Amino acid sequence: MAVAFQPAPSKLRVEGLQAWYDDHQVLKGIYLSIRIHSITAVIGPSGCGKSTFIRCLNRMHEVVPGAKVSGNVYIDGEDIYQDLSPAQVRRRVGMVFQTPNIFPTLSIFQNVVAGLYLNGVRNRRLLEEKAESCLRQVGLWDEVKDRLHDLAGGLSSGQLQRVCIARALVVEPEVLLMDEPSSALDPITTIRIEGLMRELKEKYTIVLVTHNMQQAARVSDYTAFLYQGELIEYGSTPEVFIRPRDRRTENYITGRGDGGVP
Ligand SMILES: Nc1ncnc2c1ncn2[C@@H]1O[C@H](COP(=O)(O)OP(=O)(O)OP(=O)(O)O)[C@@H](O)[C@H]1O
Repeated sequence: MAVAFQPAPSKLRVEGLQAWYDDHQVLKGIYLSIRIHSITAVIGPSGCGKSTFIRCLNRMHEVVPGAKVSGNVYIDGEDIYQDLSPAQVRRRVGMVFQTPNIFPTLSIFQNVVAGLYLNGVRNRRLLEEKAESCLRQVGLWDEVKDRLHDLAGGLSSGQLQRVCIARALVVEPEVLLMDEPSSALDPITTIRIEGLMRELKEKYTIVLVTHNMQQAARVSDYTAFLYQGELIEYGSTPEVFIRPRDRRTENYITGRGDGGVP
């Protein structure tokens, strides 16, 4: 007997999200549910608003001078703009950027536990346990356990990105936003980071911005296609890649232009 496809429950719910930089409206009313314990890829041509979109999911957009946001984003039913402070949101919704943004003058250990340290945790044993557990989660423990107190700057770019992921995990977020986390990495390291994302989704909910269509198809469960600040299509990744409903999605994923209908 065929089993009907059941989407997972939502972790984040986005309703009527609009965003601006001064007078420039970048997001034009997005409605979307991000499913729990899944990877949602956000794809679309350069400048369509992907980074702005995910930055609205942890209240990073409002940090930019002149930036505005309206609409609602709920995490487990709580409105991140009405019910929670930016600090509470960012603890629950972590972020990893395209370029590993380590603190070069801090050690590997200090980089990983920075989020806890900044929140006042000073218990050395606890910090050491957390660092080990997060470095194990990102598959880096064996590579760095003998040089935890060396400067992080000496690591390879793939290792640095995994340090950044470990640093995001140390505060035990529920959602991980990843903005092109492997675009600066070589193909083998990229595959490794993708494997890591698959492992992490068992525990976290992941939203991944990527320009790489193969990556979106390989790693994500759901795909959202943005075009000029609008959500054009959203569905399970096989659905979006094999049977896109909109010509603009089809044009974009097949590489026939930026998604605009010729
Ligand atoms: N800090 C900023 N100040 C002013 N405008 C901005 C700022 N950041 C982004 N924008 C503008 O907002 C629009 C959307 O940018 P955003 O970075 O969200 O798009 P994107 O889809 O992530 O692009 P890319 O794929 O090139 O990274 C673009 O027109 C961009 O120029």
